[in-house]
Amino acid sequence: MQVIKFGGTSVGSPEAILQVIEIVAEKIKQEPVITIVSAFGGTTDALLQCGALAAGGNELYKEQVNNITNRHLNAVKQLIPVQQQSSLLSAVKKLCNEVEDLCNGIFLLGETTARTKDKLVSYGELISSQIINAAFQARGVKSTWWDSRKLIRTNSEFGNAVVDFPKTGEQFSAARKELSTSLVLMPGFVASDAAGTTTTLGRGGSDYTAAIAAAALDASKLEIWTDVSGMMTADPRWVPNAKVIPSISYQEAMELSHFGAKVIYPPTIQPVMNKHIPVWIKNTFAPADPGTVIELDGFRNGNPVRGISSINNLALLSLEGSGMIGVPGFSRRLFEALSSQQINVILITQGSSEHSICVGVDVLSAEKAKQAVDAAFEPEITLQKVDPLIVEKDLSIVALVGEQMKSHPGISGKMFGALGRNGVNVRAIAQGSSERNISAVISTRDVRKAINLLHEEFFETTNKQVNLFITGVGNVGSRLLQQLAQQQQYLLQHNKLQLRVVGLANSKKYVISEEGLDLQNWKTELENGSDGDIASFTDGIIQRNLRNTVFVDITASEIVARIYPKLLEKSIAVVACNKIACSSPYVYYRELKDKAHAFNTSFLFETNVGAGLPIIGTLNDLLKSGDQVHRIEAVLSGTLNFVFNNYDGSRPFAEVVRQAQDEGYTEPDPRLDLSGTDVMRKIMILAREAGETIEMEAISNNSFLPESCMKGTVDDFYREMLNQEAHFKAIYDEAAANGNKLKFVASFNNGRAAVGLRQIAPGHDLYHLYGKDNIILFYTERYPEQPLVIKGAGAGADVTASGVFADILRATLN
Ligand SMILES: NC(=O)C1=CN([C@@H]2O[C@H](COP(=O)(O)OP(=O)(O)OC[C@H]3O[C@@H](n4cnc5c(N)ncnc54)[C@H](O)[C@@H]3O)[C@@H](O)[C@H]2O)C=CC1
Ligand SMILES: N[C@@H](CC=O)C(=O)O
Repeated sequence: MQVIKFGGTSVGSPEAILQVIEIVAEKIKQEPVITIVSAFGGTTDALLQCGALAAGGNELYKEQVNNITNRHLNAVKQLIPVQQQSSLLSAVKKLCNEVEDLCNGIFLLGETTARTKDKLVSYGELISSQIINAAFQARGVKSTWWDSRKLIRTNSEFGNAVVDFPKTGEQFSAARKELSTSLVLMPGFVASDAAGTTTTLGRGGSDYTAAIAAAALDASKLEIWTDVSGMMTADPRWVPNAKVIPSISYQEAMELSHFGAKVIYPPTIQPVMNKHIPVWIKNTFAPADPGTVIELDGFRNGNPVRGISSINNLALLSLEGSGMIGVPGFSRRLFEALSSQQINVILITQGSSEHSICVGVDVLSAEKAKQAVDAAFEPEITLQKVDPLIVEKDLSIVALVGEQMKSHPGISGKMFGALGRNGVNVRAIAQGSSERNISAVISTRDVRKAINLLHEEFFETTNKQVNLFITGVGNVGSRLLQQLAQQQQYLLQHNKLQLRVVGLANSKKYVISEEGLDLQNWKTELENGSDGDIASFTDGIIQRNLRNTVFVDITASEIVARIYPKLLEKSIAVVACNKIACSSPYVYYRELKDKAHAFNTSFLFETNVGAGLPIIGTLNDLLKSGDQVHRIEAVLSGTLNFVFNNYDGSRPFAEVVRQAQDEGYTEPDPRLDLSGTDVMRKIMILAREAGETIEMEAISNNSFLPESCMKGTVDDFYREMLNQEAHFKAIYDEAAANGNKLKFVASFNNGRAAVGLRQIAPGHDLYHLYGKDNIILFYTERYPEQPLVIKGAGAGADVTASGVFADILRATLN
């Protein structure tokens, strides 16, 4: 014999009921079936509303009763052939009249009791089960209707009655002896006390009815048919990647269902667990889906975490005080105060210092709890031995559940690491010695982010979602978007990385789409975006509070560079090819690095020096492995190298500079390159990375650019360079006459940095440096004579974009 239960949505319409009939008809070919049904979806609430309206003296209850009656009569008309309808129609009408009589009584009294409410709501299941029973019979399936009130005995705690299992067992055995059909229909949720008065088993109680029946009849299995395809690794409304759990233990299912996985009513597990009866969760609307089996020892798939769950609307109550240390009885008094007000404690934590006890309760009970606890500890509060109860709201619990977690060290480390890296502050932690559940109390605004993060962390088959906010879509920025678009699919397939551009901004507009922007169409999306500056964009980023967020600065803007601390403080990684932040006064550079460290996130700027060349990373690797930098010699300007490689006096110097700008090597303002400022910034950043507290003013610059070129606008700059052609030609001719090449060289030696134009003779390490290439020579403790050399294209949109891309990937691996 097997027991099958169908919930409210599974019997929510005549079409759904036909599906139920089809499923059960197949089952009874194998073995007898006890079918338990809920009320038609929404009926229990509608009945309660009738009672509430009537008790409040509102005659609208009559209309509501009418609606309920019509819904059920219509179901009869659709499910039963006309010639067989009349007796069922009158039976249903009679039950609906009883509902109306009951409501009339409530209306006259102007009040309702728990007992009356139980009677009222019981009609939902009583009527639905009789209609479905008749629908089977109308299709030639012989069936018996069992009245659950005559089988399940409870005490008289109306609304949430406690089952008398021995008596219930006896009543089921007696009914079984008389059973002559292979199908039984039973209403879920309802029962009766010793006096025969109707009771109910609590909301969701139809699951419980089914479990009680399965246990009483020693069923081979229990199936709970609902509108989802099983218990899932996380709530699919929050986590689109959530997966059905094929097999789970009773204990794990209880933990998960307690924590909001509403697929099964928690008390359901106990009776079947005691008898080792497997429970299947199946989907009425997708019967072929395998579903979840809950059994003694859930199948082990190697993942110690079975699911992730959450509880919202939590308040944290903290009782603190020096008077509590070492004094027995404080916790007893705290819990007595809470229980005297029927306040359910959801979570408890106490540090070994015994200086505070912290409990989590439903937020609706928080004020009541405060009054009760403050009253209970009034003497100690007056003597300042204990503080008045601290109540914090807007909190939630996220929990990892898994039977196998106990034999796996490192799970909580992984859990809290993932939360910490994403700026999710953990307010309290609870883990029982069973290690089946690790709970963290966090702010409710972080719940969605936290559940998704944990899901990515523990269900490795899912992809890691990375959310990019990019500001600056010029030369380099637009190339980065192209590279991202090209690579998205590859990263998803090969690295399980779902890299999405969620926000884009230029200096006037921004667009944010949580679903990710269409990278083939980003220009239009940005044009149609909102008006706003970097401040609005940043607010939008922080407010979205998405997991694995990376902010990418591809501007040359000081205002943007000033925004980083605000983002880092939210554990949002910052990737910058904008050099302004790192070449600002040292304190700001330091602040950013420290903030990134303190908030467990990344601040990466590899492209600040040498564009896509791995210069800063290599320097850091040298230092981390214990090497020391003695000297750096480098050509760090792609623009200047290009200009001096291409200028020979045959065409104006200004024209060659223009070409460098057109080819995308210069800064947005090319005067920064020509004046040597860009190179000063770069050598300073390297010196700082090497541990030097150095400022721009300390760097000497042997500039070749006449001061007159730096006056006025960029157009004036180009004009003045034409005027100064003879100056540039003279510099070139002198070097050529010596057989040398011109290179703008940066050096760092003994704590001093300098930049300037030098003639480089053939045979020198810097001589063979073509196009827009950069070269860098690190002389270190381990590379004292033959330097470590990095050489290659040091400017250009493509190489810079790819350096930014690499930093983004590094930030996601943090
Ligand atoms: N071109 C290269 O080879 C390299 C460039 N870089 C750096 O890359 C950055 C960008 O360079 P390009 O793309 O060539 O410049 P660009 O001028 O082509 O693009 C910069 C973009 O930033 C936008 N922008 C300016 N202020 C803004 C603000 N407040 N908010 C939002 N957007 C703003 C501008 O509208 C423009 O679209 C610069 O900081 C540069 O130093 C770094 C390494 C190499
Ligand atoms: N303008 C810069 C670009 C890279 O930082 C250069 O020319 O090197």
